[in-house]
This record gives sequence, structure tokens and C-alpha cells, in this order.
Amino acid sequence: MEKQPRLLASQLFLKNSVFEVLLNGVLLTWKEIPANKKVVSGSIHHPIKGGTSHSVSVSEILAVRELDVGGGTNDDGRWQKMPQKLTEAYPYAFTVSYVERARQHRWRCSDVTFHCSDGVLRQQWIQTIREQLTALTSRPKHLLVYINPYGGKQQGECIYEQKVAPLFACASISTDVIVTEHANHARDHLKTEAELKKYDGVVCVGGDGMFSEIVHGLVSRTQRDNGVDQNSPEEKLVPCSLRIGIIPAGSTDCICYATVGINDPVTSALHVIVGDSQPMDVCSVHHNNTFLRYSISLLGYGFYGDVLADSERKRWMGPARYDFSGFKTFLTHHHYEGAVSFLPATDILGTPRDKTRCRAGCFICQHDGQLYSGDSPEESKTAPDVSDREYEVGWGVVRGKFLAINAASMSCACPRSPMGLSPAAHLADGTTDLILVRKCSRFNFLRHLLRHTSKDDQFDMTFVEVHRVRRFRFTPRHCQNDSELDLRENGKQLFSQICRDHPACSCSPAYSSWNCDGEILPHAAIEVGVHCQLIKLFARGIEEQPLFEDLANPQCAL
Ligand SMILES: CCCCCCCCCCCCC/C=C/[C@@H](O)[C@H](COP(=O)(O)O)NC(=O)CCCCC
Ligand SMILES: Nc1ncnc2c1ncn2[C@@H]1O[C@H](COP(=O)(O)OP(=O)(O)O)[C@@H](O)[C@H]1O
Ligand SMILES: [Ca+2]
Repeated sequence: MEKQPRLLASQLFLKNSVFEVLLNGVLLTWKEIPANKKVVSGSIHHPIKGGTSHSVSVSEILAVRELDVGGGTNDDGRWQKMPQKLTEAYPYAFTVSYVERARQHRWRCSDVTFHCSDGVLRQQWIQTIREQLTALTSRPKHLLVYINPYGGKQQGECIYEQKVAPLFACASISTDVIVTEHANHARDHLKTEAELKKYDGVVCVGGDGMFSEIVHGLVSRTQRDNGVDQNSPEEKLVPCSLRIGIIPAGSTDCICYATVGINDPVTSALHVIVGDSQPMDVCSVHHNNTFLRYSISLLGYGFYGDVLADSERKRWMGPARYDFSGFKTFLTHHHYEGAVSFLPATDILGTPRDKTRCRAGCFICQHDGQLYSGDSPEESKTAPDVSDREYEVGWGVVRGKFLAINAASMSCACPRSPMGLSPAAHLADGTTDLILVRKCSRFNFLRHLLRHTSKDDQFDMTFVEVHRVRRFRFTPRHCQNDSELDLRENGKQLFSQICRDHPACSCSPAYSSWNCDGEILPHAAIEVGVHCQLIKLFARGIEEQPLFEDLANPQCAL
């Protein structure tokens, strides 16, 4: 028979008042007892009306610890200031640390200290709370942490030491920390060396590029361990068992923002500690049956590829490099010619034009994720050659000149674009939103881009189309074969020569690059497939905000 959680109810002191404190296995509640209704002996629960009350889910309690009232410090060594009368009459105290929700999806760690006159009662409380925390099996106990010291504003180590490590210690999580020494250090360590069995998860301190390293390391390791060939675009990949936590310390941090709702290291650390789990789709990118990269957020050709290529040369500017290169790329207004063929996701709930958003516990992700087993008839269809594609059942093809070709496997919301590139995209539905922006005037493109920063619909424009797809391919007009890279290099030289000779020329180069989660891909011709729920994050998706956030405090729900 399943063991029932112990129910505990006592009258305990908190800040000069008596509180009725109740622990029932799901919630810890404390409610102030009006002065005329006190039952001082009380370990029996009496429902009492009136007074302030608080309620915390046991799943959001971080830790409980004894407080040494006499010495004035708790077992963290932190100084506790307490009224003398209280410490004399009720010398036994314990502190509960728990998650408190603040504004805009921010989480904070709060402490509440209860006092009593009986040492046995205090032990009973501490032990019972610890038992209930131990029963929460989804919580990590041992984590492998990678810090990129050069991401974003180069604050990764400091953010981790000051904001995150103390919280992990408070929650009794042990860590092995690696500060990376070069690009791909984390990826290669995960791929070949790391003793993954020792850990309950991996934590990444950095930006989207660093997260991408961790994903590449974990996914490649999992495929190798399971004998799966990543070079085959049709291969069904094996999901990774370890969850990944992101402590945002990069420039865009869009994966953190779109899965938590805010880029805040403390909030992210708390999501790791409570053991949240959010499945995520991953796109695989291939060229000529050779694996290139995985993408979790944005795969962008044209505008976002050019912004990235330009911004990489300006890393010294920090996150501001994207604003500079974004503006410059907008002015250059290059377009690129090619054919995009895609396999629409027809069997799913949801479209890219929906008004509903992917939120914590998303029904569409649950429904579409289950439906997508990888064996569906659509999935087994291979991409035909581009010349045949319009005639192939199920596949669509669009040819033309594009300012941007973007595939957003999730909303790609970030502080620059709070709704994201595809506001209705889902984290774990097995699809990506393919956004095609055809050549248009600078003015119209600016209107489209500006809509990324507002609530207006960026797809409601004649030169923009969006498709929710399972697979797609891009073939640039001027090359359809293996020698693409050579052509590309020669083409660049040729083009720059022509443009040097004709400075006023407004023609576009033949190729852009792909921006793959902030990393540049060298090939223009790619084939992309979505792998539903291949990885899991220590996150839960963005929580719905209370209707009147200013007034509503979910901690005071009683
Ligand atoms: C001229 C007005 C332009 C206004 C456009 C604003 C739209 C911004 C949308 C940003 C979407 C970002 C998608 C996420 C991409 C990241 O993976 C990538 C790498 O991040 P990180 O490793 O943390 O540096 N970031 C980018 O590619 C930056 C794109 C910024 C474009 C202005
Ligand atoms: N120690 C290191 N030195 C140099 N580059 C690194 C190091 N560790 C990781 N990187 C690389 O830095 C790049 C950017 O990292 P990221 O954390 O995403 O910062 P940002 O958001 O500023 O781009 C990634 O491509 C990653 O591979
Ligand atoms: Ca998706």
C-alpha cells in the first residue's frame, strides 16, 4: 500500500504572532490566529477564521533547516535578528525556504521562520518536511555545470557563484563545475568524457550558443550510445534522458526566455531545484546526407543569417552587436533566390496564426506530441528532388526571392521581441513554423520587423507566408550540388569584385548563411527535420500570469 504523507498541525510563533501551521503532503499553510482565539498548547488543528494566511506547495519548498536561536545564526551562518522575548519563550526554531512568485514570471527564494517551545516538536516538523521533500523524485541531487566565461557581458562565473551556487547549496544539490576554456569544450566533454551516469542533469551558464553546445554534446552522445547514425536525415533519434538547465548569461537567451518567461538566473536556478521538466523539439540540419547541426530555436537564412555573420566580427561590442548589425543588415536589404520545399504538419491541433500561446502544461504540445510517434505516414515520406517536388503528394514548394527564410521551432521570444518570431509556435509539438518573407520594399520589411517587437501580427502582410511543417528543404537558385561551397567562395570574390567596380550597385550576393541558434552554418542548401521532444529542460513553460498581477499574490490563496 502507498505510504500516506504525514499530516502535521501545530500552533507556532512567527514574528510575534501565533499561527496555525498545517502540512498535509501537498501544501504547507500558515494562518494567523486572532489574539482572542489562541490555543497555546495546540498541536491539534482548529479551523480558525480571520488573520493573514500563506500557502506554499510542498513541491516548491527548497529546504528546511534548524535555527540556532541562542547563537542568533542559522545553520547557513546567516545572522538572524529576533525579538528577545520570543527567543526566551520559544527557543526552538526552524526556517523553511520556498519559491515565491514575483512580477513577470520572476521567482524568488523566501524564508519563513517558525518558533516553538518544544525541541521535540521542532524535530518533528523538520523531519516531516524533509521526508516529503525526499519523496519528490523529480528533483536533481547531483548536477554537472558548464560555465561559458565569455558569453554575453562575460559575467557567467560571477552570476553562477553569486546567484546560483548558494541556492543549489541550500537545496543540498551537489555540483561538478567546469568553466569552459574554449569553444566546443562543453560539447566535446559531454560527447566523449563526462560520466553522465553520475548526474541527474546538466546546467548551462551562458547564452543560446552555449546551450546549443550542450545539446549537441548530449544528443550526439545519446545517439552514439544507442547506435544511431546522425548522418541519415530520416533516422529517428533517441531522446536524451538528462534534463538541461539554462542559467541565462548570454546575449539573446531566447531559449531561456521562451521557456521560463524571463531571463533571470535566480528564477532559472529555482526551476532546476524544484525539478521542473519541459520537453523540447529539436531540428536536425543536413546537407547531402551529412549531419551539420541541431537547432532548437531559430534557423534563419537571409536577414538573420546576415545579421549573425556581421555581428560575429563585432563580439567585442557584447550584446549590442546585434542592434548594430541588425540595423546595418536592414539597410543592405539583400534578397536571396531559391526554392523552399516543405512537408506541412496536417494532423495536428494548432496553426501559426492562432491567438492561443504555448504555456505551462500546454494541451497542444501534449496532444501533438503524443500523436507524433515518428511512425506516422507523413514522417516516413522522404523529400523528393527539388525539381519533382511540386508534384509530390503532401509536399509544397515555394520558389522566389526572399529577404528572410526563418524556421522557428518555438516562439523565439526574447527581450528584443517579447512575443517572438512566431508567437503561436509550440515548444514540444513536433513542428517548426516556416516563415517566408519575400522580396519587398525596405519600408514594408521594416513594418514586418517592427511587428516582432509589438503585439501586431507579423504574418498579416502580402509578402509573408507561414507554414507549420515537419520537414523542409532549401535549395539556393545558383547551386544544387556538392560544389556549392567552392562556388560560394568564388561567387563571393566575384561579387565583391563587381561591387567594388560598381559601388552604387544594389544587387544581392547569391548566398546568405544560416543562423542556427546563433551559430553560422557554412552551407546554404540544407534539409531540416523536426524531432519531437528530443530533449528536456529544467523548466515548465511560461506560466499564465494572474489576471491582475499587481493585486493577486498566488502565495496568499487561502
Ligand atoms: C531594424 C529593426 C530590427 C528589429 C528586429 C527585432 C527582432 C528580434 C528577433 C530576435 C529573434 C531571436 C531568435 C534567437 C536567436 C538566438 O539563438 C541567437 C543567438 O543568441 P545568443 O547565443 O544568446 O547570442 N541570436 C541572434 O541571432 C540575434 C538576432 C538579433 C537580430 C536583431
Ligand atoms: N571558453 C570559451 N571561450 C571562447 N568561446 C567559448 C567558450 N565557451 C563557449 N564558447 C562559445 O562562445 C559562443 C557564444 O556563447 P554564448 O554563451 O551563447 O554567448 P552569446 O549569447 O554572447 O553569444 C558559443 O558559440 C560557444 O561555443
Ligand atoms: Ca515546435
